Amino acid sequence: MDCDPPFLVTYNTLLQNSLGETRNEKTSMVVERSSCELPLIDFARLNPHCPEREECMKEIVEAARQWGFFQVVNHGISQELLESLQFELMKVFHRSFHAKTQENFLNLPAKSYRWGNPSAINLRQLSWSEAFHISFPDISKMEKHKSLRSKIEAFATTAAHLAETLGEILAQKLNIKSGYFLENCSSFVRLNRYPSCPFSSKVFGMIPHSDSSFLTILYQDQVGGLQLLKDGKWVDVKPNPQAVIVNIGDIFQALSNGVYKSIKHRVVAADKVERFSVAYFYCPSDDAVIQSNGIPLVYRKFTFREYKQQTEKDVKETGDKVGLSRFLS
Ligand SMILES: O=C(O)CCC(=O)C(=O)O
Ligand SMILES: [Fe+2]
Repeated sequence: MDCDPPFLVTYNTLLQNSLGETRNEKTSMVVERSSCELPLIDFARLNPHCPEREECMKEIVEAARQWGFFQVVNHGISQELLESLQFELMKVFHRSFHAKTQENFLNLPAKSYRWGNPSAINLRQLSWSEAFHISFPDISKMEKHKSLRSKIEAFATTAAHLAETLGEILAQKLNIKSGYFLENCSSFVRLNRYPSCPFSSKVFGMIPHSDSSFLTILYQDQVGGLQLLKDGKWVDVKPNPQAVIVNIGDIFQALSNGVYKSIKHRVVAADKVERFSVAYFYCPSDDAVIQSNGIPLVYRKFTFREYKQQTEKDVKETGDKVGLSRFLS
């Protein structure tokens, strides 16, 4: 399709090399497909009049400690909005690759559109996907694309509210002062498309990673492919059309002195169908100071700017972001 990024051409050498290796059965990726039931949190129980409110808050904290991943229903993002957002995503991603790479496409900064992994030195580092990264303030710049803009805006606004509520509940248990996130946050949305991939047994849709956020709110379509690392095994996160997925990011792991878990996850590529997802990253602002008050202290104090600079450097030099282990105290 002329909307697809030029994966085949750009990664021709990597792909050719690996075809040779497949015959020796060295590099074929064995994808385990066991699935797990993530904790399911019903946000309706957080209503101030609900007798189960305290219990629900406990479940959120336990899910963040033990899983780092959970699903939320009654999250306030309507089914209708999720469906129309998916429709808008299809329309925009199905524009030609050439159009998507143009300066000012959607009136967004040029670096908003990204695909693959320019520094991949082997297939394991290559993500067979494309994405738009849109900062919260940039959403309003898309004024000529009313329909797409209004759907992204509605999703991001409700996801922000959800993230703030979850942030406050999780922070309370750590004695982080109320309002910490409001003072220190800067967020963005990522629209993801995973084109069908003829090398799905060798290439990831998105390579294994943890998110650098406080927390992330994700909506995936019904195709499936998201997996998380649970007790050393990759397990499928089965799509649930009613739910959004919440995962703890690296920065909340650091703030919580390792109590809440930022779990590695990845997307397995599909060979026949395309897949879409939308993520809202609840992130610190660049100057936010990340410091836990836990004893003994697991991570040293750092700013989010330092964290981003270090991970960008590591990705460039090694293909892997390394992450929090660089910030041990
Ligand atoms: O598409 C998905 O299911 C996961 C996306 C993701 O992990 C990310 O955008 O960081
Ligand atoms: Fe992620």
